[in-house]
Amino acid sequence: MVALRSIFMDGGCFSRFQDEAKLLKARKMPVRCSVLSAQKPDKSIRVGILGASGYTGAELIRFLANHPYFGISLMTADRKAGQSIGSVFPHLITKDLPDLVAVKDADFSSVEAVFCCLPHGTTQEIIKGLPARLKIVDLSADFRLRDLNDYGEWYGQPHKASELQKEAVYGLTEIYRNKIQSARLVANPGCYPTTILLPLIPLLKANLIALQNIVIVSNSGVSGAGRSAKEANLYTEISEGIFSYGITRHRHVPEIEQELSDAANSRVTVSFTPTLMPMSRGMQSTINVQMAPGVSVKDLKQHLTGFYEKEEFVVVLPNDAAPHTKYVQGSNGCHINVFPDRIPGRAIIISVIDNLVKGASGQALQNLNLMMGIPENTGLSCMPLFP
Ligand SMILES: NC(=O)C1=CN([C@@H]2O[C@H](COP(=O)(O)OP(=O)(O)OC[C@H]3O[C@@H](n4cnc5c(N)ncnc54)[C@H](OP(=O)(O)O)[C@@H]3O)[C@@H](O)[C@H]2O)C=CC1
Ligand SMILES: CC(=O)N[C@@H](CCC(=O)OP(=O)(O)O)C(=O)O
Repeated sequence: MVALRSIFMDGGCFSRFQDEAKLLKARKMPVRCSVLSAQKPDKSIRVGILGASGYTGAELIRFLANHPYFGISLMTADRKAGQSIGSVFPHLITKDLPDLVAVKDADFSSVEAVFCCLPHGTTQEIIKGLPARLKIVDLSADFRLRDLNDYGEWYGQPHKASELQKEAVYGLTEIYRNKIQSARLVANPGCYPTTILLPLIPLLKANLIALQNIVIVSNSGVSGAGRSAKEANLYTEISEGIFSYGITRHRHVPEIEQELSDAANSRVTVSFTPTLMPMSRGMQSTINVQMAPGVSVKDLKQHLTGFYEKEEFVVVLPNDAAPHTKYVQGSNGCHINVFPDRIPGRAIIISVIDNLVKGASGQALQNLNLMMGIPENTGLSCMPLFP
């Protein structure tokens, strides 16, 4: 099976390697991998996944399986430490991967970078103990808020790694690409914030919408709560019904307001209501905004279309279709569209992502690609899963 897989990879990936080599040269980026001159993926950049037995960890394993340069040398778990990945995730049983170890037993000597897929609160202490040479993409919320008082207030505990926080770069790739390239520690955005910030940041930067009266209702698939959230995941309690939670106070509010206020260069506040949907994955945000005087829905759409024109993953739909979670499922895509509200002067923006991909592991890989000096779409150009 291993032999068959490598024959497939040799044939399927070679032309992409050549394209990537050209891209690297065109962008004057360092050519990191000997694979560029060879015919086989060499996976010479060794990476670790902390929290590989969770949903975002599993999603990273899926994407890294087809990544020509990144190979997995280390995977950790907590309750499942000591098990093989195939016993935790039977869909990965054929993968030749290291067994899961506890973080305290992990050997970091062979890895250059880690994805940290651990619960917030736990993550900061663990990252503090990692070798300083490691590049880190943290999927948790621990390094996203610059104001540590905000962290204490919204996460209910004092931050324990304030020095590291200063170093962290917020990893919304399309907006902070330049900073991410030279970062050592990237704070990957939350899934809700990703759907909200991608459309709103360009509009606020261009003064096209008002800073207040932004009303957001978001819908999330159940995998957003993680694999550990057993009770919330019970079929009997999730299927055939929907409910909102974190009403008036969800921990993503300070993250959203921090980034929107930066974009507007002034304080922005939002109304945000998340809702749990009876589906495994997918996320949709409906964002109702007040347009600036003299601005039309057409202006908003034109601006967003131009802003994301050259982006592979963020697509402003060219027609009047409502973005659908099914059309980005399993992919790193974000689909956005803009509609007129019946209330004059207001517009409705809808954006969708797969919470586990652009909302977590896909964006994390996009960021690590950049940090390692390779094309940011490497390993991520798969089509959505449909139907
Ligand atoms: N799910 C999503 O859509 C998104 C998640 N995120 C964030 O990414 C992170 C990972 O999420 P997700 O994969 O869904 O979570 P899961 O609950 O599915 O997985 C959590 C992982 O962390 C491990 N773990 C739990 N507690 C500890 C501990 N004390 N020490 C070491 N390891 C521990 C678990 O190991 P074990 O299973 O062995 O107990 C498991 O591998 C979280 O911070 C989450 O908020 C961000 C964006 C979207
Ligand atoms: C459905 C669900 O429970 N979603 C999670 C958010 C998803 C997520 O993982 O956010 P972080 O990256 O900030 O942890 C929640 O509402 O807390």
